[in-house]
Amino acid sequence: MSPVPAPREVGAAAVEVRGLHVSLDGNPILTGVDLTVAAGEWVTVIGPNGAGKSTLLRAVGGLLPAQGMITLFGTPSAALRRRDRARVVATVTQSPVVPPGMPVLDYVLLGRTPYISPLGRESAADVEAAHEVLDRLDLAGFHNRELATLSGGERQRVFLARALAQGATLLLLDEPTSALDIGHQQEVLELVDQLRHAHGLTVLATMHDLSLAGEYADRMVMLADGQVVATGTPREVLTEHLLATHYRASVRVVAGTHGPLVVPVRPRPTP
Ligand SMILES: Nc1ncnc2c1ncn2[C@@H]1O[C@H](COP(=O)(O)OP(=O)(O)OP(=O)(O)O)[C@@H](O)[C@H]1O
Repeated sequence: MSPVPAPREVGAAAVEVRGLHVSLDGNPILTGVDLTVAAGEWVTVIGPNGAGKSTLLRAVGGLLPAQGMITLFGTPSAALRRRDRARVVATVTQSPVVPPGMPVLDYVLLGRTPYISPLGRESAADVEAAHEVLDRLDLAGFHNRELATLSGGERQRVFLARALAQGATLLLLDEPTSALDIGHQQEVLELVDQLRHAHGLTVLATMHDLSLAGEYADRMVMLADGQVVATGTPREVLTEHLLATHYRASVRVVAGTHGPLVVPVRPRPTP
């Protein structure tokens, strides 16, 4: 797999969002969101259900109309043609469409579409790239299996494989570990982190597992009701006060190896 260099301005942030507004079906979902992700950085967006995390990722990935400024590596997102955008940004949404009857290898090869001419077929190098990423995600034996027959966790790793096969410099990962057991959660996040360092990838993710999120993110952004309410290092964002205020959660935050660990505790009964 050989990530394609993004059409970047020297020193430009990977993602720059200013004054982002998104309305869906006439309802304001994101209002005035600002966000910067430096090239090579891992930023995780957290927030309670319905805060607008997926909407933010979809807007950054050019998957829905938005007002405001979004630039990717210094280029206004709106100016990127679909094919060019796909060489820069790979998105794993929460519930990707599973084409009926499609084998795993063919699905992962869809990630190579931006490199194949409209009437052409995938090359041997494309197939090799797809196999390589399947190997790395512990999916080598699955290439002929019909995608729809895989377990939820196996399928989730295939979705990630397709995004990695795309060779984009910016990965947008919406809940990449939600269907995975604890071992595969770590395996997938470790792989993403290794690829980030080896190939200079930038990661913008959403995650509900706050401890795991804090272990991998350089910075976190907390969204609530469609607005940014906190941004900073995991230590600055994962505080008992912020989690009580915006999640209405009763937690203890303790120091972990790489980031704070968030432990839910039962609220004390009121006397
Ligand atoms: N097509 C739509 N039309 C109207 N409202 C929508 C539409 N899609 C999403 N929403 C609403 O936008 C809000 C934000 O949704 P979004 O999926 O971005 O939240 P989220 O923070 O990712 O939530 P979760 O943690 O539950 O995945 C929710 O209230 C949701 O119901």
